[in-house]
Amino acid sequence: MSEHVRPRIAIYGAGSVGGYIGGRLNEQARVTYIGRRRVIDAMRLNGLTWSDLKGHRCRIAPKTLDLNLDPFAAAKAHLVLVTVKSSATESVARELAGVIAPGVPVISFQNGLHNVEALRAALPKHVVLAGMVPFNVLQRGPGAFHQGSDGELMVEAHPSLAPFLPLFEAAGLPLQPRQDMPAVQAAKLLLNLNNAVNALSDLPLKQELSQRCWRRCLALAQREALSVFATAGIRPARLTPLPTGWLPRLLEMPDACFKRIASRLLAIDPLARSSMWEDLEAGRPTEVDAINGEVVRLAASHAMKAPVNARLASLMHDAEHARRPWNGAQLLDELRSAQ
Ligand SMILES: NC(=O)C1=CN([C@@H]2O[C@H](COP(=O)(O)OP(=O)(O)OC[C@H]3O[C@@H](n4cnc5c(N)ncnc54)[C@H](OP(=O)(O)O)[C@@H]3O)[C@@H](O)[C@H]2O)C=CC1
Ligand SMILES: CC(C)(CO)C(=O)C(=O)O
Repeated sequence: MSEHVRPRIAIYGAGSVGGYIGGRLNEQARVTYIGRRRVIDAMRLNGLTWSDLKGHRCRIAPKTLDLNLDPFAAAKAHLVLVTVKSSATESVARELAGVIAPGVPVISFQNGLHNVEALRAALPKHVVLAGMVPFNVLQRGPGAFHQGSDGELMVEAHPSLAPFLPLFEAAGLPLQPRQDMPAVQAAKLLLNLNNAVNALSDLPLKQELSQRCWRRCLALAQREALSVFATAGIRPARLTPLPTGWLPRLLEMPDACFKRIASRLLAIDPLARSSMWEDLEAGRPTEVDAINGEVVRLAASHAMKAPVNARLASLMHDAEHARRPWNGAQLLDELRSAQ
């Protein structure tokens, strides 16, 4: 890759995260989007608009976007970002295997603990790196992607990323190299246990997290996961101002205390919702098996049980077929009775 040519970055799975990151990188790189017809057609018609909590907003005209349905569009990429939901990772890995040039680094910007493993198995000649997206992105309209909370992208440190880190920085989306990605991913999984609670609440994240009943549901799921992690020897990284192990206690506090102490956690766009809510809303299967289901599997592999996370997973599967309204007190009773 010559120094003077903008590198080509392929976004594999143009959706909320891929659309947003791609849009932000537009000035620094030649971005290729590979996605489903409904998303690609929407961008062909409307272009891509990204916006964030700080009030930045940018629209990229359709004619300047490299929009594709075909995996072969990734062939010329110098860097590939995988931004599909976990259930699509294996098929994406197979699609990429026949396409991308040897040595091209691949970053998985996905939630869950095993996407990198699946990509590495199909791409043994590539550097596949774990990434982490700490902030929320919601698709607000066709081709419009909004960052609704704060945080810095993280990635497994690797020399092959050297040419790309300044581009992310210049795009206002710094990519923080980390030596402890398994711990970062475990900490992110704890936060993602809220995805199902948020989806079942059918409320924006800020509203849901402002109400103690919902936070207590999340605290139950996190306590259970923390005890499974402890048995499994997994020590989650600290991603929040407070130590990770204190999160359940913080969540259980009365609303007024929580709002005072955790104001940063509530610095969320009033319309932001979890990615699992977005899936339910669109009638797509959710990622719950890779999130709460992961806690259940890890527990089973250590002869433990994780009934709260198992219950959340099964409620989400029910909701994929038919949504029912929950209030916080009902869900809390339901989860407590599962224990
Ligand atoms: N949204 C958020 O706020 C955040 C999401 N994440 C994580 O990031 C990852 C991506 O999430 P998100 O952006 O919300 O997901 P989206 O569903 O919005 O985007 C993924 C897109 O990829 C498409 N896709 C799936 N398989 C293929 C394929 N083989 N070829 C081309 N396109 C494909 C999907 O289509 P289809 O639906 O038809 O399969 C979908 O349109 C997830 O792991 C999520 O947990 C992390 C942090 C925040
Ligand atoms: C950022 C967060 C925790 C909440 O939006 C998320 O990862 C998701 O929605 O999947």
